[in-house]
Amino acid sequence: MSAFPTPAPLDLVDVTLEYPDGTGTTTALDRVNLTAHAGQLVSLVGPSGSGKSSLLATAATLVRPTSGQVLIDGTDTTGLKDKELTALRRSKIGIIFQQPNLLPSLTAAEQLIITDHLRGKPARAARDRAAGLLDVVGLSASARKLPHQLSGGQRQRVNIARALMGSPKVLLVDEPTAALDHERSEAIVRLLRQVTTDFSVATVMVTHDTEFLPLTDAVATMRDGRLTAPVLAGA
Ligand SMILES: Nc1ncnc2c1ncn2[C@@H]1O[C@H](COP(=O)(O)OP(=O)(O)OP(=O)(O)O)[C@@H](O)[C@H]1O
Repeated sequence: MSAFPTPAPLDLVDVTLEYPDGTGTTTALDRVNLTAHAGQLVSLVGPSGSGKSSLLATAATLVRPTSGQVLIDGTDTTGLKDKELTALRRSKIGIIFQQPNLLPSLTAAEQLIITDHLRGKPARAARDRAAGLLDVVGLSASARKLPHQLSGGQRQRVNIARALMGSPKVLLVDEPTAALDHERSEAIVRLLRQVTTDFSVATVMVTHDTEFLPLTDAVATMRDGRLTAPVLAGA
């Protein structure tokens, strides 16, 4: 019996993704199976072009697979309309890209508050939640700073806090440390480790930083669109 509660926040079942490619197709994902449980941080590694970004985009429901199923918190997304997918994504999935993509004219706190505004949540609750999350990522003192007044690591922390605003079940993270030095990279992976546990999210993180893999629970490797079963980190 599994020690994890069901349903898993993220479950990819036999997912295949083909892109049209001139006369034929490129198979970016080839019958991929991946389950990520609440509180679990799974890292995804593999050479360039092996399908890591395709996997994240499919898990994020931004791209529909050619075949197979993407289940988010037990909901099979296969038959959902675009509007339903958008609603599901807003309520269940947090996405963290390599570059924080913060809005230049908004303070750190406002970057978070605006996402709740888009969800139609009350402003007061949004302000409180934003303050709490900025505290979690160690940025309380920088709540009023604009993106250009923050360091790269601090901007990535705002990005992480923003992704948590909607209380997601799933966090999808694409190379969060690509633009950071060693020390800041380690701090960001440790923070992702902490929020994955504390907020009980299922996190999948694409990374090239093999030295930080032991901080994660499991490592899955992509090769030519195929995914190996996740193995315990450090095993
Ligand atoms: N929009 C697209 N149209 C056509 N082919 C694509 C598209 N996106 C990705 N591919 C192809 O799908 C395969 C997987 O690409 P993907 O970007 O997922 O790999 P990756 O492992 O994320 O690479 P990297 O580490 O370089 O970011 C590659 O062969 C790529 O050329």
